[in-house]
Amino acid sequence: MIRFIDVHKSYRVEGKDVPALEPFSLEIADGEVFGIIGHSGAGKSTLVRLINLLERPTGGRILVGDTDITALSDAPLRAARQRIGMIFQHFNLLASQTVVENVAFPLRLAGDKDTKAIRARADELLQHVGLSVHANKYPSQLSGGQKQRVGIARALANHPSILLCDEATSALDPQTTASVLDLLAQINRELKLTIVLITHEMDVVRRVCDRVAVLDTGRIVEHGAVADVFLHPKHPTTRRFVNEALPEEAAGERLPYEHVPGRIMRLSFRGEATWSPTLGRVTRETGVDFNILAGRIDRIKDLPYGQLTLAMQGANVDAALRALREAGIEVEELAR
Ligand SMILES: Nc1ncnc2c1ncn2[C@@H]1O[C@H](COP(=O)(O)OP(=O)(O)OP(=O)(O)O)[C@@H](O)[C@H]1O
Repeated sequence: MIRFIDVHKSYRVEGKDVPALEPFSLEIADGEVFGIIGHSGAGKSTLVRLINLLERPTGGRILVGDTDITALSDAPLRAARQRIGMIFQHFNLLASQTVVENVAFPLRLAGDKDTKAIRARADELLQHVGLSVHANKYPSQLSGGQKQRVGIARALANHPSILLCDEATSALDPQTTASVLDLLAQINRELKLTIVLITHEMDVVRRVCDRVAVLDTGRIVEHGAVADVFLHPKHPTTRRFVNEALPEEAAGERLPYEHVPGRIMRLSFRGEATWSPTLGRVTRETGVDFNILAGRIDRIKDLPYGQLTLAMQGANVDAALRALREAGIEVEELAR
């Protein structure tokens, strides 16, 4: 568990304290993938850098497991940091060292002198991220996705329990982003480590995160399970992020409904409900007519979900809505 307790952070700029993070408390559970989403300057990097004390909080306490890392002296802090890996947007690899030397670097830094054991561990890590054949290349000879895989292998070298990802896919094309996110999800599953991931894209959150916090100018404006935040965003900033992740035609709210007859409803299906023909059954039984205005079926991490925007007409719309809710479908009225 990572716990932020009444933490806040200001930077000293030209003799003045400028707040970067307003006081907040937050818990990140062991083994979860936790997303932090926000626009540029919202405070995302500051927040994750507090976890390994690359930045010190101005106030409050940060517990990693049972240890208050803000109270540690240098030597135990160095040891605690070895259990926290980090990957970066621009990979931060050593250009003059080969791939395998880059991966071995943190092992040497940790004081390991057994060169054979170091090489064996680095080879094992490279195999894990699918880069064994590139072991003796230099970073400049790799693609962006391959460089990030080296970054991931290096971050895992000392068997961390936490992996911090600072915009790890922002410099990558969509296909490479998907493969790096798949690798992170696999690592999370297999090694059971906690991943804290910063991004400015809701789609990244949707694909890999279990929970998410939305940051807006230094404040956490919303946080919760990704399915809840994604399907029912409350804060305007969250809504904007969600809408950016949806294709134009599926972001129902943006369509003009003034001239569409009927009540405009948005139905959200999760899990098994996504595959059952409940809407057909309920409308048949209640005699309600509907017209589909927008819709999508997709996944939030491993959870299938569907969203439909409908215009519903007939005498029994309220009864139909009740029956839909009873069948586990979430129903929101967008316009009447
Ligand atoms: N070392 C620093 N000194 C002074 N101000 C800083 C420092 N680092 C960050 N800031 C300021 O703190 C605020 C939050 O910055 P931070 O880098 O955490 O945001 P971010 O959400 O990660 O942004 P980006 O997505 O652009 O990286 C910004 O206003 C930034 O200018």
